[in-house]
Amino acid sequence: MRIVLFGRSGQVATEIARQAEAAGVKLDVIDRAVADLSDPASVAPALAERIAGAEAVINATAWTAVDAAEAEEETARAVNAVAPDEMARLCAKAGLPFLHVSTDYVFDGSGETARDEAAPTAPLSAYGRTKRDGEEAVRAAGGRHAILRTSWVFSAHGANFAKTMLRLGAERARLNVVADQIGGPTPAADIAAALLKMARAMAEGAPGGTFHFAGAPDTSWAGFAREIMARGGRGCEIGEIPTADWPTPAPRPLNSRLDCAAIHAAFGIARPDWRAGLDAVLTDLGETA
Ligand SMILES: NC(=O)C1=CN([C@@H]2O[C@H](COP(=O)(O)OP(=O)(O)OC[C@H]3O[C@@H](n4cnc5c(N)ncnc54)[C@H](OP(=O)(O)O)[C@@H]3O)[C@@H](O)[C@H]2O)C=CC1
Ligand SMILES: Cc1cn([C@H]2C[C@H](O)[C@@H](COP(=O)(O)OP(=O)(O)O[C@H]3O[C@@H](C)C(=O)[C@@H](O)[C@H]3O)O2)c(=O)[nH]c1=O
Repeated sequence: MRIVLFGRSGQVATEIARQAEAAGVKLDVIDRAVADLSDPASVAPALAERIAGAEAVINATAWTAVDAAEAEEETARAVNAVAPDEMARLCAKAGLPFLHVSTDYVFDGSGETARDEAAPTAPLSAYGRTKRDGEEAVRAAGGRHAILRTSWVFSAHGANFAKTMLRLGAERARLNVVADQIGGPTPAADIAAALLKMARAMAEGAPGGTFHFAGAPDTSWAGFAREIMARGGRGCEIGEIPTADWPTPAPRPLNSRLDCAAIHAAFGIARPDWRAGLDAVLTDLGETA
């Protein structure tokens, strides 16, 4: 099957490209050089050239700089909400399934239980607001769509918490990391596999919707950091601190637990163990896992 993919060098986009051939998928990639999504008007001409013969469109792009979005919310909104709105409308018009990725940061993080897809959104940050707006635009476009909400993505590519920890862990004997934000670290490779499976199923007629997908088991950033240090062979000790001791421009949700039952019921996709994903990333980076 042929899929149009927005995004080339991001974590999820890179993993989709790595897996496409083995999944029997021919990709037609629209990268920043073809369509700079800070100008959402660039979406229509790029998609028009590639939509004939495609069976699904996946959007793996986003403004993901959470703190920087506080000062640049309008540009973040263009990329995270207005451009996906354009994509979703064009897909609806063409009758193509549109798969879009979203985040735990659409929630306010209150409570201590896992949220399901029906839980109300209440983002705390500019990034979260723009991602929430993107979700709502995709639903409002009225076409067949899937919104995959995931969390704490890591891979061997681009910038992510795991790579930051490996770098700092090689330089420092001790690091303080927040221990009161809880969520599921998610390997980008597993998100890519989920999206490709969902795209195929939807191209064959499966219904879409909004789905949660996060790695298991839930942990804190400190717990994740400790596992990164151990598996990555870093002797760095992790001190546990509360969020209040790590001030950032954008507030983060404390409870990012996602209930992932619906995606399992609809597509047979189970939560991956992020510790196995971490070993694979270490191997990818040329480190011993
Ligand atoms: N990272 C995370 O922890 C999480 C991510 N998500 C969601 O998962 C999805 C994928 O994220 P991830 O792979 O980590 O993202 P990355 O930050 O690794 O990559 C972002 C991608 O978006 C592209 N992009 C950003 N701005 C523009 C622009 N103006 N025009 C064109 N392309 C642009 C980038 O292109 P370029 O390489 O040219 O900059 C890159 O391909 C996103 O929807 C994100 O919101 C959800 C939860 C957690
Ligand atoms: C580097 C570092 C971070 N932290 C804290 C800050 C923050 O609360 C937490 C995670 O830090 P980061 O800034 O790397 O993570 P952040 O950019 O907030 O990650 C988020 O990205 C977006 C795109 C998402 O959609 C989310 O799911 C989530 O993955 O760890 C420490 O406590 N100590 C440290 O040494």
